[in-house]
Amino acid sequence: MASPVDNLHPEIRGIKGDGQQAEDKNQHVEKEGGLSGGERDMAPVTGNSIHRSGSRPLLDLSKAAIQGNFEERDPTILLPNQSDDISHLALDIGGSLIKLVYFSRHEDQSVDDKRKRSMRQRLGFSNGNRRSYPVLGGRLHFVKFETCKINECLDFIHSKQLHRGASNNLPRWHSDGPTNENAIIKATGGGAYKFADLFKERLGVSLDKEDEMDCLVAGANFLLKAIRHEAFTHMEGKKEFVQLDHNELFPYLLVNIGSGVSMIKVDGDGKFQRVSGTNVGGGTYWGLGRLLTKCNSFDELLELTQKGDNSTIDMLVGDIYGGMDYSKIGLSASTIASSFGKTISESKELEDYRPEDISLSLLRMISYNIGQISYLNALRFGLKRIFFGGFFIRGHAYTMDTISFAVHFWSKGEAQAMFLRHEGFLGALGAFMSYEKHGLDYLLAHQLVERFPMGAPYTGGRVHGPPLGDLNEKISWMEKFVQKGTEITAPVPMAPPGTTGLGGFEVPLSKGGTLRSDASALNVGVLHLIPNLEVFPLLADPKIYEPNTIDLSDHRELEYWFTVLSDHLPDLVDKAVASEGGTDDAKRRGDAFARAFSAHLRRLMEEPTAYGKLGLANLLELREECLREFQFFDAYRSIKQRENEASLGVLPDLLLELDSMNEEARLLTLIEGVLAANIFDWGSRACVDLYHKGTIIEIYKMSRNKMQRPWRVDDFDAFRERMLGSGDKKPIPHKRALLFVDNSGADVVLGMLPLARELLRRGTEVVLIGNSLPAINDVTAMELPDIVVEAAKHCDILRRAAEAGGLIVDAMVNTADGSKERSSSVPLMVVENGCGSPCIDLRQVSSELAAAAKDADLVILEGMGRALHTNLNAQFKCDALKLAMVKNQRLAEKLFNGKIYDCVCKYEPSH
Ligand SMILES: CC(C)(COP(=O)(O)O)[C@@H](O)C(=O)NCCC(=O)O
Ligand SMILES: [Mn+2]
Repeated sequence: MASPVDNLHPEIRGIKGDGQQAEDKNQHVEKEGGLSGGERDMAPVTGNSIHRSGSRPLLDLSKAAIQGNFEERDPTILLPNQSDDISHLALDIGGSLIKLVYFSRHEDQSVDDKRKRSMRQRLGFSNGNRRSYPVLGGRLHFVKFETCKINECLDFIHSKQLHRGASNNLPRWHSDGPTNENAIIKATGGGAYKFADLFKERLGVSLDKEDEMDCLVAGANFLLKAIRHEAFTHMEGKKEFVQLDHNELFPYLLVNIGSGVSMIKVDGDGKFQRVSGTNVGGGTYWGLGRLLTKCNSFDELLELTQKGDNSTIDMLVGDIYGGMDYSKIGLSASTIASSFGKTISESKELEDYRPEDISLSLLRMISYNIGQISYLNALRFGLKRIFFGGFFIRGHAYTMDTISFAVHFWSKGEAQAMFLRHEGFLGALGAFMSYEKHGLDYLLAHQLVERFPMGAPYTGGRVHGPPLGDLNEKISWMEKFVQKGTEITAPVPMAPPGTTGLGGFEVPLSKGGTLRSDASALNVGVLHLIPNLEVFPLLADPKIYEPNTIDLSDHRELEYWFTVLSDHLPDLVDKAVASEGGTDDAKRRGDAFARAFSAHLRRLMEEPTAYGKLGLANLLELREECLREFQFFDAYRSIKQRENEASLGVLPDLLLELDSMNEEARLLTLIEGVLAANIFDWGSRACVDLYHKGTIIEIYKMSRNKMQRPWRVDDFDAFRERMLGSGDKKPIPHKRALLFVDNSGADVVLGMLPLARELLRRGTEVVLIGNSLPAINDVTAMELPDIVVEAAKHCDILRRAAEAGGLIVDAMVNTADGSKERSSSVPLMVVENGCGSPCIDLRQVSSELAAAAKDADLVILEGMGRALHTNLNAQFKCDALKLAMVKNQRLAEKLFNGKIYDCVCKYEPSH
């Protein structure tokens, strides 16, 4: 059917052009016999192309209007009659688990204030580089239920109203109206057929069945392209995330291990071929295992392996060679020569063998076999990368190690076995992707942020009851556990590292009682889709950029930071509760926050890679996110206000003092001032102890008096030369400087603002970059304009620049043609950075900041979080100055062989 949407540019339509669709037709060829993988894989696949079902919702373009400036290149088009209805629920209903992927609309809470509007005009962008349509901000949730508890799943869908208005054009997020008669939910897996009537009966929705193989591939492609720490290797108990180059992703082999196994050669989006399979898969393990061990569930069987010793069952190379390796062909004594082979030479009965050993032998036999066949197929097509997914794997260390060993051994290290964090959700995600209007396929890694809320029952995808909906439920859940004296362990699994031993075939080293998990749990969080995040354009090479300086894969380092953060917790809770008026409700939330954050810490201590690659920045951000989850939005608000006021009180004297100096002395005093004032950091234990010893101004003065060069890292001379030149040579001032400011109070008022003033005085435009959300006592972009306005009362340079930058809007005079009369001064602007953490990952900054960066030739990063924990080693395309006081003894030792309160002034000119 022709529709107005067909005339739109594909980007605006948010759907693929027809040519693209034709190209995307799936090549779906059954080449080999045998039973295939996936829970529905038992039936052979036909050789025909399979088309996605064509339920394409149309855009309602009536009353469409361009928002804002008509002359912009990519203006925002408002579609007032178009609902925000990204189709928002998809299911994969398998034999044992139901996987749900659903989207929740993220209300845009950002304030469109005067600052933002004037900044957009000044920086020449409306919505950043954000596409007008189709991607909306929101969250992608991953939830699962046991299929035998399908009623819980239906209740959950109903309670969240996820089925309402599916595939119609009604706004669904707040809908209280009746369920749409024609509502359709995309679903894959055998249960999409089996339970279709139940869904119709209970929820009034039809299930639109999507091909399982299509879904697996679409899900895998999306994850591999869009999620940074999705794929990992697992060898000898060690998990390592793999950075994939999107341009070199294809072709790869996708091995889906369900009841049977499918091997799919993936050549692109929607381009794949099922090249092989094996009937020896998860069903075989579970079926044989059940018969041989009398276990009642798959997870029980898997759990047995934890205490198993396969050498009592398997014939090892050493058994044949009298304990020796067969080194000539590269086989160690512990390599399995024949699975279950030892049992033939012993006159024992089944009862004489331990179920634990049987389960482990079986698991290794099947995993090894799959690994080997996979490699042979990869070899057939010259593929180097093999991704394994499917319900059989379940993040289980033995399974992954065994598969990896087989691939590594037979390929002599040429091919790589990789696993996916969301492996259990490939099908559901693929079904979700098959709604053709969400535009998710266009999202890139930097527009996705994964968070791990403490929605306990579904954190990590663990199945134990319906996920918790609201805050109150969450708090009650925590309280319940405390009453019962049960420790809340953040709910995800994993055997401890190093359990499988060399080559995956030794007796497990750890005999830990249980497989610390329901073995089917998955380490997945909630995926926040934030379309207006961008990679910071001044990064020298985003591909090699690594924000974290400290590597937390060193366990001692991890332990240290965990202890620090745990020690901080009581004080933080006090501050948070006080910031909310100290009410009973605040205390209850405070308690719950502490428990939730401790649970996360314990979980990560147990398995540091549980939430993806872990750096210190992630831990510090997790703490802020956890506070927000329990509705503490600005724990240090009053402290920040108090310190701002006190510092603004002494600013005039400082400015007078500075103005009495010559250029050179002034520049040094300014840098000293920034370093000295960076001591006001409520995130540092040592500093907080200091604050009891004097007033803000006393501490500031003491800190300034102690500033003695050379600093621990001291590139001041090089910076001075760039700024002031040497001899008669006067350098060209920087055009625009980006100042990543840190803390409120003295830090920004007495440190960074005077430095900004100096740059302005020299004709450099200044952009102050503050956090989008509060983090400890960091100053936010929202708070900065008021601080600047107050400071400007004492300083003409700041006032004129603030006026020119639109920060003092009322002072600007409207001229006859409606445009603002600008003062001749260079502007001072304020921009938000897109994050709410004491650190910053420059791969994900606000589009506002990315736009401001375009004309910048100087970046100044201030503070431990932004210049030391992250970005100390970051390289920029322009000049960069990193300024910080090291307020932690261990960090000072580790990074600079120094001591607490050392200062860092690292200047790196552009190359
Ligand atoms: C949280 C912080 C990164 C903030 O430092 P800032 O960026 O404000 O200089 C820092 O205070 C920190 O690393 N604190 C934890 C360690 C400690 O208490 O020493
Ligand atoms: Mn800070």
